[in-house]
Amino acid sequence: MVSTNKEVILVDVRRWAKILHLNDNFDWLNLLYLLYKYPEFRTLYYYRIKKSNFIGFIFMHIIKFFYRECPSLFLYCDNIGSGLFIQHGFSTIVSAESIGDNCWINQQVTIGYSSENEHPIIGNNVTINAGAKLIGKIIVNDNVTVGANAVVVKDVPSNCVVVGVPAYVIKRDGVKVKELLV
Ligand SMILES: CC(=O)SCCNC(=O)CCNC(=O)[C@H](O)C(C)(C)COP(=O)(O)OP(=O)(O)OC[C@H]1O[C@@H](n2cnc3c(N)ncnc32)[C@H](O)[C@@H]1OP(=O)(O)O
Repeated sequence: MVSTNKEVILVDVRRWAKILHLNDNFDWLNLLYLLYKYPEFRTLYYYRIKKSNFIGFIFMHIIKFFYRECPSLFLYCDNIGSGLFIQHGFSTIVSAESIGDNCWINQQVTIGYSSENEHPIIGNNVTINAGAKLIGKIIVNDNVTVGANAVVVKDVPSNCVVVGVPAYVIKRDGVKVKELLV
């Protein structure tokens, strides 16, 4: 758990660097490289900066002019934990109540509401694969993997892999199962 925005950004940079096999001795260089090369990282970085202070807010608008955000990636969530990795962030909208640390989100993912105040809560170390939809007032607990194109409309217990429409559990604690979500 990290507290300041600067620490959160550092965790983001280190996680992205690890996943993308960058040299992890150079945080500053990695930050600049990620900002230059990955629009998904830019969107996340601007999200962090916007939440810091007024100067950060102005700074964000200036650099945003030169280095654009990922055009169809939307982070509408007040509380996103550190170390979020976004792979191919096109057509992805994240409208969760909160997201824990070290999550992973792929392209064409929708995390959204079923009615105005009913948004998902996502735990730590949750991976949401391509095309998955997580809808409504559900809790996706820690260490869950949501399979490509799954539609999740019920709570998911921790340490599970879920797939399908509607989603069901295919692995729990690494063991193959076939269980409905309740
Ligand atoms: C450009 C790019 O490439 S971006 C990256 C795109 N890739 C992704 O998003 C990866 C998505 N990965 C998945 O969906 C994976 O299948 C996972 C993570 C959900 C599951 O992986 P594993 O735990 O290895 O499961 P495994 O392959 O053993 O499959 C277990 C069972 O679930 C089924 N299954 C696996 N994934 C899915 C899925 N997304 N939807 C429906 N069924 C699925 C399998 O057919 C298998 O069924 P069976 O037991 O009847 O044979």
